[in-house]
Amino acid sequence: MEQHEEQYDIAIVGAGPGGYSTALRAAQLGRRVALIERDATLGGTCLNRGCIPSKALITATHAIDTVHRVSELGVNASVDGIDFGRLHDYRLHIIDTMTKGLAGLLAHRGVTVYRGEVVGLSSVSGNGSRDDSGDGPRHALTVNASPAAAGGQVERYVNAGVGEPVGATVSVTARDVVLATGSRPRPLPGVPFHAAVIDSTHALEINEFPASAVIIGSGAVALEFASMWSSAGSDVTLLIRKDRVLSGWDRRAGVTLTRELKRHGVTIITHSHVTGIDTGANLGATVRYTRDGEDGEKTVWGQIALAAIGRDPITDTAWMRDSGVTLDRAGMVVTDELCRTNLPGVWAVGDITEGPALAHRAFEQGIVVAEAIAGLDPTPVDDATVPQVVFCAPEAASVGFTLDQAQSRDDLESVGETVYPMLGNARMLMSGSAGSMSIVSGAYASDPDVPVVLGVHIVSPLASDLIAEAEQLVGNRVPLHDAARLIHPHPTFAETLGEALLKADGRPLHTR
Ligand SMILES: Cc1cc2nc3c(=O)[nH]c(=O)nc-3n(C[C@H](O)[C@H](O)[C@H](O)COP(=O)(O)OP(=O)(O)OC[C@H]3O[C@@H](n4cnc5c(N)ncnc54)[C@H](O)[C@@H]3O)c2cc1C
Ligand SMILES: NC(=O)c1ccc[n+]([C@@H]2O[C@H](COP(=O)([O-])OP(=O)(O)OC[C@H]3O[C@@H](n4cnc5c(N)ncnc54)[C@H](O)[C@@H]3O)[C@@H](O)[C@H]2O)c1
Repeated sequence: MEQHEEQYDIAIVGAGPGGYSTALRAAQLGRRVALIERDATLGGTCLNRGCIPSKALITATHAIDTVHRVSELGVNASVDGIDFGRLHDYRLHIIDTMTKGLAGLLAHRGVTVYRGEVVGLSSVSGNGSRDDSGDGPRHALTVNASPAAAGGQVERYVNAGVGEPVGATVSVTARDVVLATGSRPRPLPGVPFHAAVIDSTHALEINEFPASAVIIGSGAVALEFASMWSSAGSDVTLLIRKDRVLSGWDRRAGVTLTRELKRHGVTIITHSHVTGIDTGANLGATVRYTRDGEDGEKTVWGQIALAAIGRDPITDTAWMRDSGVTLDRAGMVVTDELCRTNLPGVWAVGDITEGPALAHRAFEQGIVVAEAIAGLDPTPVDDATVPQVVFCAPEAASVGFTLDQAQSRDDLESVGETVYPMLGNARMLMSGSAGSMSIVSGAYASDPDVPVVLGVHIVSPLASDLIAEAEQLVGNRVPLHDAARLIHPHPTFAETLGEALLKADGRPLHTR
């Protein structure tokens, strides 16, 4: 029998970055919030099988890179091996600390967490009809015990870590519902994940780094694993469809990173198209592919093959379909700029919405939704100014328009690109890494006399941190002249942006 739970102002499906940020902000604004998650721990893909575990492993392999080059600096050290047991414990410790910290914060804010799986969403009103009037609940979520839950009960957590069984099925009602069900790895067409053909979740959990790997794709997942495994000594082959990695990014960044990954020991097969993968128990993966302009099928073998060709939204469920929420052809929930769906009082955030599938974008969408529900007037997320980072070695980071994008827009004038030679910077020189930086500038037609920074594209160590300053400039449309006036501490990697801004403003200092 279905148990009726308390009524909430807001009920959220999924406790990844989109769902939990909505919950945190809504609770801060005084709303009664229920956050429903089927996994045993909170944090979604990001904390459990995405951003955080991948960066924990990358932290280890960055250390290997550092040891490998210290002899150049007169320091004698060597990598004697990797203790995978300890590395495994380190990754789990980081995940555990972050997920428990999140549970504690949610409890502190007064968010009620349900561990269970949402299997139904229906619209209700006081008299049971579909109605958008009044202050009462407009929606009911049916929550079943998570398939893996001990005791077959939905658990309610008011205090972090202390769950109370509340029935095999419960109904949670709320005036507003936020869908934040996230995404899952996309398999190669006709090649399901099986045996040695793995996805990123599996790749993070394997006991030891593979001796050899074939990675298919040239986005963030492919490049982070290629860089990580190659630093640890794996023989990595990257199969990419275009002439360079990150082909949707600024051209110079993609070309520079392709060159640097090759220098790092990654074999990159460009213009290639996977036609199939042959696997067998313990036999690894033979990846078959063709190359543009070349005859016949070729093969490359790896102990594993990692398919990293994107992710699919988790919206292909009967309950989501039956709810009447509109999906596009790719299965993304269709929303307006404030993340409202076609159903009154139903919102969607994160990877199930069209746009960059990134944790920090989902955080901001969650804040916007919570504030909109609270009757504030939040500024919608501008996808064009969401920074993107790939944590390979060296890192790549980008915000705003590429040159091509800016040149194709009617609302921009005097668009130009400034390229800064990164090795003019002392810290870059000391890092032993090459890199690139380009700034795209131009003026909005509405203010043609004031050039602003429209985009910044970086490949360098610490690019993930440098991009935050660039985002402030691009997102706030800071006039180029004002941006170039501000000083940067010396000697830092951040000076590369300062120098590039001076050059873009027509007065280069340490460069021609
Ligand atoms: C390997 C990897 C590395 C990444 N690294 C980065 C990075 O460095 N930086 C970055 O910004 N992004 C990174 N990402 C992307 C980032 O993880 C996602 O963009 C982010 O997690 C999306 O948040 P979300 O809330 O939309 O969904 P998710 O984090 O996927 O969370 C959705 C949650 O909903 C739950 N759920 C689904 N259906 C139901 C249901 N019916 N009932 C109850 N619960 C349900 C799921 O269990 C899940 O916990 C990475 C992704 C991967 C795979
Ligand atoms: N550092 C980060 O922020 C980070 C790290 C990892 C993942 N993520 C996010 O997770 C999501 C998934 O990452 P991803 O790298 O799998 O996806 P992605 O969309 O970033 O890249 C997919 C890549 O696969 C290629 N591709 C697509 N279909 C293909 C096919 N049939 N054969 C060969 N190549 C094909 C595409 O050209 C693209 O280069 C992305 O949204 C990404 O932004 C972010």
